[in-house]
Amino acid sequence: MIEVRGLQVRYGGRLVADVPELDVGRGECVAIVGESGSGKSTTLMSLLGLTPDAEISGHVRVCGVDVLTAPPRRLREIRGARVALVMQTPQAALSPATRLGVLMRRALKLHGVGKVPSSPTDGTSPQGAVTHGGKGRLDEIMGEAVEAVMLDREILRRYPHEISGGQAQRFALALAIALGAEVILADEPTSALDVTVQAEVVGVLRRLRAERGLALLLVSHDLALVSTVADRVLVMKDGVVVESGPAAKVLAEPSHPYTRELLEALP
Ligand SMILES: Nc1ncnc2c1ncn2[C@@H]1O[C@H](COP(=O)(O)OP(=O)(O)OP(=O)(O)O)[C@@H](O)[C@H]1O
Repeated sequence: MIEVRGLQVRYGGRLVADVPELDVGRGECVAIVGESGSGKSTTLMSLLGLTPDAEISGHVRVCGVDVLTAPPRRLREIRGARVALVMQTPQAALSPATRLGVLMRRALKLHGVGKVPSSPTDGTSPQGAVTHGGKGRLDEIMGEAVEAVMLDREILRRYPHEISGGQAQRFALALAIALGAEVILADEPTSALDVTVQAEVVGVLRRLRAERGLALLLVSHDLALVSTVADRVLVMKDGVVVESGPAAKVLAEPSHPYTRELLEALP
């Protein structure tokens, strides 16, 4: 689902991310760890072509799209629908005066979710046209998505300020599922949450990988989180990948002094 080779991202000539190789397959979770400024977010954003001011080179393929060479139309096909971006504080992106169900329905309609081919024999629309599958169909998709992230359907009637940070993060994941995401790019998804709520979100991420085969690329400075969800880990420092490998091995037997430093800093 994600294939990166020789990615280099520069701002004003300064190399801020140098990633020789990064692969995430269906049902896998890979984590990028490192301190602030190490190039984690830049790497993540470059997978969606969202580093407009950067000079960027290498090969980046996401859901079959060559991100660095694809025309804007091809990028729009994967952004938001097939590849979902989950940020640290999703509440900030939710319109405060709109109920969550209305927000979700709008997003689904915008991406054409719930449309079904109209019958070629009903005489009312040309063959091959599509029509919305109706309110019932969208309700079903929305209800199923919120339940998949362990939320009650009732949450769709609430306003953004009426939900907690952990619920907001799970709602963001539900939106990704309803849109049919195959890849989730998550940038510090639990950093703004307290410990018990973090565990809920982590539980949901694990379920989504296992039950729906989602590919997950996680950016985090939280090694405890990484050890519970990631198969493989890349450790970045000053834009460079200093160590990578299976998460269990890297975290148990770090070979680079910087990884050891990160582990020693754990509470
Ligand atoms: N638009 C930009 N223009 C210039 N420099 C940038 C831009 N975006 C990021 N950088 C620089 O690139 C480097 C890497 O930043 P990045 O945000 O990728 O690090 P990070 O590891 O994700 O850190 P954090 O956890 O704080 O987000 C930093 O030195 C940052 O200042």
